[in-house]
Amino acid sequence: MRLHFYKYQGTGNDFVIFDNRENKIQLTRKQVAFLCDRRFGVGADGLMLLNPHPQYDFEMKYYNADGRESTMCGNGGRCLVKFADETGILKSQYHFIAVDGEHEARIEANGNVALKMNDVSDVQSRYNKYVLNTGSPHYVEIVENVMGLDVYHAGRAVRYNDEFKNEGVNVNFVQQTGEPDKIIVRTYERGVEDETYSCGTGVTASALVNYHNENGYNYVCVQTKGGMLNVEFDKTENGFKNIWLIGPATKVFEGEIEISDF
Ligand SMILES: N[C@@H](CCC[C@H](N)C(=O)O)C(=O)O
Repeated sequence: MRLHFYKYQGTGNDFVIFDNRENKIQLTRKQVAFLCDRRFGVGADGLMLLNPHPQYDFEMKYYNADGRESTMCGNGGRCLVKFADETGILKSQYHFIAVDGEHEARIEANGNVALKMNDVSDVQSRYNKYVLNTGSPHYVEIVENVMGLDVYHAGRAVRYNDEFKNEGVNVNFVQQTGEPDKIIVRTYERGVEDETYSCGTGVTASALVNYHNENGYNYVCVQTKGGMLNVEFDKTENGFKNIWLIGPATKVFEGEIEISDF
């Protein structure tokens, strides 16, 4: 089978995208893994199908690079909105459905995509370590020198420990910069099983645990290996609401690829 694909990236978190509005594309786990393979396929951290939906602008179906369908991808969602816009689904405000429920999104005047994330109420905190779900499960640890850290091995040690090994978890290491609204984040991603250049739900989780206004509006600039993201949210008594993940999302290239029936 020969398919037309699109490749997008959001702060270096990269994705293969298929326009599946005609609902004809169904991929096996091996086919997704092949397409995401950086040597034999297109190469990406994940793959998305833009599916039709009767009540929403589209449905987002997300797979990790290992070929498994997974939970929400924040950078993927932003890239899919940019793709929808560039494919002709033109809206001033997007409403789409993903595995974690409905999302609102908009494209800003500078081309950045703002994606509304689900409210978060349950944050488990253990001194400088936190566990929370921002659409995908995240572990967040505050460290002193994030750029000096071996994220692959440190992330793997957490992801495969007894607490997380079955379901898996994404592991974020966060350095506070001294300015309350700026942090640096590096992430080991479940399903990619490596460090990625950026993880949207991980950046969101990291920003939430670094809130600086006890009640009300917070704005956090997050430096990732692949660029800057912003997270805006309101801190409430029990958690966080009005959470927006904002940053660039860009088409890299498009092409055709032959996919075997495996
Ligand atoms: N890169 C993503 C997260 C993708 C899902 C994750 N790997 C998982 O399986 O939990 C993001 O930008 O949020």
